[in-house]
Amino acid sequence: MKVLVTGASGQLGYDVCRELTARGVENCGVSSKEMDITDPQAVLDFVMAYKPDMVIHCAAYTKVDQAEEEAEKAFAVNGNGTRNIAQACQKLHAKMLYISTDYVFPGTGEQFYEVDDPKGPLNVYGKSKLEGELAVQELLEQYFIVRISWVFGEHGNNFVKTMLRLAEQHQTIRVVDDQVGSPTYTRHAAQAICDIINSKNYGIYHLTNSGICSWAEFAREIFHIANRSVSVIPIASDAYPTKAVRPHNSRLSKSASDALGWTPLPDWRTALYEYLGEIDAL
Ligand SMILES: NC(=O)C1=CN([C@@H]2O[C@H](COP(=O)(O)OP(=O)(O)OC[C@H]3O[C@@H](n4cnc5c(N)ncnc54)[C@H](O)[C@@H]3O)[C@@H](O)[C@H]2O)C=CC1
Repeated sequence: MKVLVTGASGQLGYDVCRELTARGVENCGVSSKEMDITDPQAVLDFVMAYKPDMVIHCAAYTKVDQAEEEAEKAFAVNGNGTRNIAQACQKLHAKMLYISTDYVFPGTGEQFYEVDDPKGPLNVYGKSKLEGELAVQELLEQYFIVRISWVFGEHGNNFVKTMLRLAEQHQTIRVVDDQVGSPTYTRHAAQAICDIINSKNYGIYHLTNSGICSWAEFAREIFHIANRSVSVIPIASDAYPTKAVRPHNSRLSKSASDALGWTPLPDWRTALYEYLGEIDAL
């Protein structure tokens, strides 16, 4: 199999390329400089020249707060950009795996969201990612949509790195305690994605590390494992206003992948420990 990976210099894309290479799968990781996904002709030219059997689409506009002020850009990349990739896949009869997000859900209640539950994104980023999902579903039959959440990887900024940076200057840190979800370590997600692409069970899946926490619990665990003496003060989202509203409930049900016997990812604490070792923060 020949695989094209978009967003290859981002957190997830980097690890997907690394994992494919480790498994001996021919792959090409492409950055925005080599192929701007908002340019349909550039996408078509690149995809037709490389002729992948599968495109793993990790590229995205990921600045959740900034998206509120740059909606056009967010939709151009996450909506139209994804449509451009799907169109090229359609033309080439290639399969596609699109990475999406827990933010397509409204996050009300305390239930675990099933893959087909009604959507209702609260912010521009979530709306633009949902537009990408709809384009993939409209244009292709052989696709995977894989929703991940609360991502941390070596190549890019994330909550873990932010907490470690804040810990250098503060002894107490206020962290939101009323948003609940599952952290996702890109190395673990990349391993699962490289398994999924060999499956013929096309469709929508949720992929995160196992277990649930709030951001405050996540922060506490970071400081505990990394042995930083910082107190976490839990606060409500209302006390920490952001430009983009975020869902309170990001619990993603894994029943679709469990039903196929796919191995769940390790607990998020195990993933965090591994990651902190990887970035020399232990
Ligand atoms: N970071 C997070 O917490 C979450 C991320 N996701 C999704 O996971 C996927 C991977 O996210 P990360 O690796 O964290 O993102 P990232 O921000 O680290 O990387 C995104 C990549 O997309 C590329 N990109 C942006 N605009 C582009 C364009 N016009 N043309 C080509 N490439 C372009 C960037 O250069 C970058 O390499 C994305 O689809 C994101 O929406 C889902 C849930 C949470």
